Amino acid sequence: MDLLAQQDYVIIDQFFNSERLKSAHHFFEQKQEEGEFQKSAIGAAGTSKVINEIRGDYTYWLERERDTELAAIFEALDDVKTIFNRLLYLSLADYEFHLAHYPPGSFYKKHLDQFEGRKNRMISVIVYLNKGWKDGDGGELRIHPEGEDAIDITPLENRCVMFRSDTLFHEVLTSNTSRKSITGWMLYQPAVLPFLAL
Ligand SMILES: O=C(O)CCC(=O)C(=O)O
Ligand SMILES: [Fe+2]
Repeated sequence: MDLLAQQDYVIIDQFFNSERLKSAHHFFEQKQEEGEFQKSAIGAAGTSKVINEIRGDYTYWLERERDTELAAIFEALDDVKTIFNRLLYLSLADYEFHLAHYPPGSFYKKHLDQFEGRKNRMISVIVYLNKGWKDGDGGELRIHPEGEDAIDITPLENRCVMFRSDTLFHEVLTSNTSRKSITGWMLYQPAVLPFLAL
């Protein structure tokens, strides 16, 4: 929390315990097999062609009541929210998370996670699910801390990255392999309906 307050981002390895990690992998694979992922959208209205030039990931929005297999993960996210509220006095009300899959060749251009018309995202939280990630696989998260050189973060399995949604510009470099994560946002105000979330 101190680091996040000082530098706008923090990296935490070995984030989930083994039970949570296992259920995350299992659930991810299951939803992929069921074809439940959808092409991502972006904040501004645009044609799908425009969207493809900005981001190429596929997402599955999580819902606590429906996705009961992830109960332990929702509990961990509750803890994250509580800790933020206690230590950083953030008054977070809720969170919204999705599974994200970047097929080989996809990326997400430089952006902020907070944008006009959608100002309630406070903290971005990503946990990567990439087993055996190696040099050359690409797909780094490149963050651009203000006034500093960019930093490339490798999307290693069970690595969590948290950063301020309103100030930290970031991008996903082209992934040469299939890249998986659980990605979401701690919210200042309750989430809109998942199908409206961008
Ligand atoms: O997967 C990542 O490393 C970042 C994803 C991202 O920036 C987003 O979904 O807004
Ligand atoms: Fe982002």
